[in-house]
Amino acid sequence: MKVAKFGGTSLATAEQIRKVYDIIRSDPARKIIVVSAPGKRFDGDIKVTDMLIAYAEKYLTFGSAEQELNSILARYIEIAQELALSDEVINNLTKGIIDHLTSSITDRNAFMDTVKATGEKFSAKLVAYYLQSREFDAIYVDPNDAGLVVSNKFGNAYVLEESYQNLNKLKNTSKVIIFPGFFGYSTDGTIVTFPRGGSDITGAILAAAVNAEYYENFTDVDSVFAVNPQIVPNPQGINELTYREMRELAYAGFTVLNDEALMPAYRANVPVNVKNTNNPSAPGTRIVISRDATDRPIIGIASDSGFCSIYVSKYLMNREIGFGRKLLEILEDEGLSYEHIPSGIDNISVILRGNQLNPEIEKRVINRIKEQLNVEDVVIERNLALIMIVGEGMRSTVGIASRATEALAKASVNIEMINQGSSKVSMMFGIKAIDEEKAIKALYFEFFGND
Ligand SMILES: Nc1ncnc2c1ncn2[C@@H]1O[C@H](COP(=O)(O)OP(=O)(O)O)[C@@H](O)[C@H]1O
Ligand SMILES: N[C@@H](CC(=O)OP(=O)(O)O)C(=O)O
Repeated sequence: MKVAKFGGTSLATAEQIRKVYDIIRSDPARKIIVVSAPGKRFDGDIKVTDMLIAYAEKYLTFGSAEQELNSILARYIEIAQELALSDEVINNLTKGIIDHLTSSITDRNAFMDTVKATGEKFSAKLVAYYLQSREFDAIYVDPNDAGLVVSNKFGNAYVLEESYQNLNKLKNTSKVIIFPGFFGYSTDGTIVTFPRGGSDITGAILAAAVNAEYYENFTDVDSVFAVNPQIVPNPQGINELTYREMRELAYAGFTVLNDEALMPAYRANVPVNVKNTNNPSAPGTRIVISRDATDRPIIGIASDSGFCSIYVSKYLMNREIGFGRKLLEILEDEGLSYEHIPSGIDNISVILRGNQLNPEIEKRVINRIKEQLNVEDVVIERNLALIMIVGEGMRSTVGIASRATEALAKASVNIEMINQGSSKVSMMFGIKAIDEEKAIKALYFEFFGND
């Protein structure tokens, strides 16, 4: 049995959904299909999930958002009409969407998640209706009925262990199951969504639960590329990479797969295959436990911006027992999560996502660090980008760091910090966000330019 997840780009139009149907029909092993909400139809278009978020924000402020609601309905109605679904089916979908989007507001975050989940829920219903209209034996299955139980952290759910046993029962299905991605239900029956891009996580959970022979992740590119194709045109494709490599790259900016989707598949030893809905015969990229890294020490280069660093210096910090803990305790108190902590003898930097720090929190954090830790200096630097070069072969190859730093120097990129991951499959460079594109191009040319 295979679990196949189709991303928003594969469900954006009626034409795309017809391709999805052909792909499902072409392989009887594809028994569980996970779908996202309709995505972008063209460059500059808006994903349905983003339309839903805008709708919810306006509805929560003004009590109605008629125009936004109509635009969302129009996306589904247009697809359904082009797929020649009956008026009865279209009315059903429309009524269901309106009911969800105007449900009572008990809690703002709960309302937001119910609205966001509407995108996936009705995308899955639409696909199931279409398959049924083609006499295909398919059925919509709701995460609530299947037992996909998640934590109650709105917008940031994680799966609860009991889900795996519940979802295992789906493997006995005779029909093809169409399952909405991106959300589950908390133990009290409330809809809670995963982080953005979370339909990938739903697919991985289902693949692990039913012990699938493959988790296929269908998107709009022929493979995972060695670098973001929006930065370097026509980059090299990757045939095979390990879970560890993909997790690092996804975390660091390869948006093609959500980084949290790797762990469930890895734990259940289900290989992942990233494939293209627009070119399904291409082999795609396989994500596996191990690979031969001798001829390719570096597999990919990823980057992400929007980071900031809290630089703290104090003479003899190295001898002060508990300094790091006290510093992190202040961040914990303020509800801040951190990404990296490069440190020296008398100084330490904490790297965080900048959107967590509003001016009020920033001021409080600086004051608390100064007063409670008695330090000489605290400086917050914003607008940083982190670049990650990743590869299983890095451990056993001499000179990777020097090649990378030389390439960055030649491109006149100043390195603010360097961190070699403890896993030794990645090396991180902190630079000014303004240099991100220049740095990525320089590193890509250095490590892949001659291939
Ligand atoms: N290294 C990479 N390899 C492939 N695609 C990448 C990479 N980095 C970023 N992307 C982007 O990820 C996109 C696919 O992800 P996404 O837009 O979420 O698709 P879907 O809607 O199918 O989930 C690609 O179109 C590409 O622009
Ligand atoms: N629709 C959700 C979940 C998702 O995974 O979407 P996609 O498969 O289009 O990245 C989002 O936009 O975050």
